Amino acid sequence: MSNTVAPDFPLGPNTWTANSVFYLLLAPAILLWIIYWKLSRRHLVELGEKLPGPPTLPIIGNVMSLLGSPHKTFANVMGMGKLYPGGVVRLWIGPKLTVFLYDPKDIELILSSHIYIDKSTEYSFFKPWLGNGLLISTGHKWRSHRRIIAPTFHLNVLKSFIDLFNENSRHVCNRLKDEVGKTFDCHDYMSEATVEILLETAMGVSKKTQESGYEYAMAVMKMCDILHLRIRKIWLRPNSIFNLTSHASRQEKLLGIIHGLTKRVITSKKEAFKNGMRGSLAETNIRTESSPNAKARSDNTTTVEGLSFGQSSGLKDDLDVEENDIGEKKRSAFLELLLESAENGASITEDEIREQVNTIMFEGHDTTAAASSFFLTLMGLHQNIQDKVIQELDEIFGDSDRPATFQDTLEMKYLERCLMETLRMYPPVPIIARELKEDLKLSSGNHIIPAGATIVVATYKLHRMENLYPNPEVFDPDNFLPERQAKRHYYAFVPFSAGPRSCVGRKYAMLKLKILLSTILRNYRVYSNIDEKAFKLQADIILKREEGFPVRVVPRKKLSA
Ligand code: HEM
Repeated sequence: MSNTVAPDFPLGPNTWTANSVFYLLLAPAILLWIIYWKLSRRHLVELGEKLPGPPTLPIIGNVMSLLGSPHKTFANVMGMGKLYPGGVVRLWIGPKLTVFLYDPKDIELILSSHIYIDKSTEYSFFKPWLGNGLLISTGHKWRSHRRIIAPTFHLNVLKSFIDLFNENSRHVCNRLKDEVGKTFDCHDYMSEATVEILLETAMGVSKKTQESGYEYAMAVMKMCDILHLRIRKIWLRPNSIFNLTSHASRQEKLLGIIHGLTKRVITSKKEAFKNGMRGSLAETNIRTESSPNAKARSDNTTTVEGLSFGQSSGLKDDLDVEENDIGEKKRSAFLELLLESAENGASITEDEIREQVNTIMFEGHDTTAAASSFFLTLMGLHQNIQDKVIQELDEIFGDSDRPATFQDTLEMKYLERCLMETLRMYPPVPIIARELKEDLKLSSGNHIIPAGATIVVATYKLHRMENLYPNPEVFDPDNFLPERQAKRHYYAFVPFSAGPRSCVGRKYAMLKLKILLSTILRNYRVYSNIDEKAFKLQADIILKREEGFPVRVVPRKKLSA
């Protein structure tokens, strides 16, 4: 008896012929595809090769510059500005042409344009988290949603948040009592506070919707680590590969925490809506209208020296609509307006509301947590500068522990300069990336950036250009004296971006930061003994210090309850 098992199907000569034909056709098909790919990229490659940049390796281009720790990558990429002082550096990330710009004339071209407003493909990694929210959407959807959302951050709405800003800032000061005499990471406190403030103001729910903002803030930080990893390690970019890694399951878990919070927020606000409740559901006993300064002085002024809430007053965007332009119209806060709009049949669906809530929760907290942590650390390092901030606060408030009013924030001129200088040296969003749909001739020279390239506005590098800021590596709040500002290009300082896609939360951030930071410095003196020159910066989406933000605080006076 034979042991041979008959194959399920015959391996006859016809099968070999079919395989051979397949391989025979595959080879020319691949060759044709390569020729087509090369021809379609000829314009991109020709113009790309004319741009200044480091030597490339075959196929991978300059990918090696992105490898290593997040700190090393950031130092590598930003360090190239020293080798190419002309304000333009080209990197090939594999086949992808990426051009870093840091001349204010070129940055004006990009940021002021209504054409170059599409985000680069890297922003698509945010999609499972932020969907098509304002940060990444484009075209008609972005335009129509921006029109709905920008007015919810109008100054009139922000002024109604002042009591909650004060209440939450006092809450932070009370919690800091436990840290007196210890060295601790102030970023933990700033993250939690900024989440809770957002919940109570823009979202209009009580912070009790969440046990603490900390868990959400930590989940966001870990999500940013994953997104940053996908940007640096290009083999993790395709979803088909990423989904096979353990990072994908970690991402799933983190999104559970992040989306869990936003779902609870929307449910709670909708419930309140059904019961006819409007305005923030958060409780506060603070009523700043009764403060002596509030009524006595006009609060029409919105510009402090040469600055208008975080940008040169020469720059205007859709947040700069003056009250007179729109009459006395009542404005609603962010989530309230979105729910009202959906009820009234405006073009925003439930899913879109969720995407926007996720976007504002992310953009609104991590950025301000980083800004306030850098600010406190810098105050701790520059005691003489902190002295001046404290002196200004004492002149405004005297011995009183009354809450800050809007008018008080306008008088915090030196504190504002320190905040601007913090945002100059450590912009929380250190780069902005756009995808070019058509060729762009730069203003700074004869270079043409081809369509298909990714443009990176290198804010961090721009803010440290010697021709714009003398001694750019030194923390000097006088860089924002009106006379110095007047001499600089408007686009030499763009921590909040600028133009049609500027940050919608710019004024919100500035007002909140002034109240939060002034309340802390009215109550505590901050100390830090880390070496500023040895700061290890990492840009995992939002700029941070690799080792956190260790500080010590000493009470200045009896704390208000
Ligand atoms: C210090 C604090 C902040 C900084 C430095 C900052 C910076 C920026 C920058 C640079 C952009 C442009 C990003 C890009 O084009 O890729 C941006 C966009 C945005 N920011 Fe902020 N931001 C801050 C606070 C906030 C706050 C508090 C909110 C909301 C409450 C917010 C909401 C947004 C949104 C929704 C966008 C997208 C706008 C659009 O594309 O139309 N940001 N921010």
